[in-house]
Amino acid sequence: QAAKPNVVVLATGGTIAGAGASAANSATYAAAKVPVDKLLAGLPELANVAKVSGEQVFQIASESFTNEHLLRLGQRVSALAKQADVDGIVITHGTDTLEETAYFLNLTVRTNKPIVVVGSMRPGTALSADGALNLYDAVTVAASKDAAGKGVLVTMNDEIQSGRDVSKTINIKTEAFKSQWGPLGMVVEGKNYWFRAPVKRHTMQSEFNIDDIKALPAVDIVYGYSNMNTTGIEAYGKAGVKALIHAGTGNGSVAAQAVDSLKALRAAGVQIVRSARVPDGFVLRNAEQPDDKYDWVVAHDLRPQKARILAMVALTKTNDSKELQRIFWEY
Ligand SMILES: NC(=O)CC[C@H](N)C(=O)O
Repeated sequence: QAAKPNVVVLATGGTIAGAGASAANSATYAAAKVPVDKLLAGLPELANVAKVSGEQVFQIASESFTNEHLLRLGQRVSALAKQADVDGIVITHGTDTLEETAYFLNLTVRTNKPIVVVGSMRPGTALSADGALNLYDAVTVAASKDAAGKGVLVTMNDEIQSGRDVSKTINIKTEAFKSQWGPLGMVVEGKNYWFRAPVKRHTMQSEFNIDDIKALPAVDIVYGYSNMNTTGIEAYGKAGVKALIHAGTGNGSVAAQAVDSLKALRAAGVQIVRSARVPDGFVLRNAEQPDDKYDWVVAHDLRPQKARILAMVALTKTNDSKELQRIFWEY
């Protein structure tokens, strides 16, 4: 029998490492409690799929992830991916910002080896806990040759999703992670079934490399709504942001009073990225606002929180708005 592939599980916390007071607590519990060794010991079925080792990188709820956490995690994933004795990497993560970390790794880790980010909606102590199967699925995908070169993946609820496209869409229920473009495939009983592949640049075809990124620039998000005031935009400008993501209404529309504030920020050198607060669809250049005239960038189909990740990564290489727009089309 051939030796099983080597998979490293990097644990960062979240509900998948959560514990509640009783089995009825599916929503009230403490996240980031169970250490990775205990998580792995509780799942002896993993040995059928791979030779698994665990490493506790952080033990936090994912809403508290900072840029420093992203950089440290990315550097560790990159170092492991270079090791000949590592075939795939799994990252256990809280679900709240899982999509941001997955996209960050997708943009910056130069490898074809499978990288899978996974979480759970219920703690392991709850009835119908989903973490064990999600983790088993993640290790299955990370151990598979057929998962190579597909970018960073997310396994939740039996589906294999692209880390670029996927978002958390509901805060209760296990079918929380969706993409408007659909999952790439499914993982069932330790086997992958693929139906599509990503077309955007990622990992091995990326022009970005975590090994060269020492810090990420300040990029923040302002939310559009009726009767919007411009206090937030101006405060971010004063705080010295390098780019501001506008989470606009509808097709990325911008309130008249906010247009003036954003134009003033752009004139002061801040990059303006026009995205939309609606969950699906995409923002068209020069529709709703004259992006060419204002020298703004549009976020394509990226949600504001993903546009922030790409803007930070892109700004480590260029501050040219045309280049930024090219990057937003390509990644
Ligand atoms: N389901 C979860 O993982 C949410 C728990 C926590 N808020 C986190 O993101 O880490």
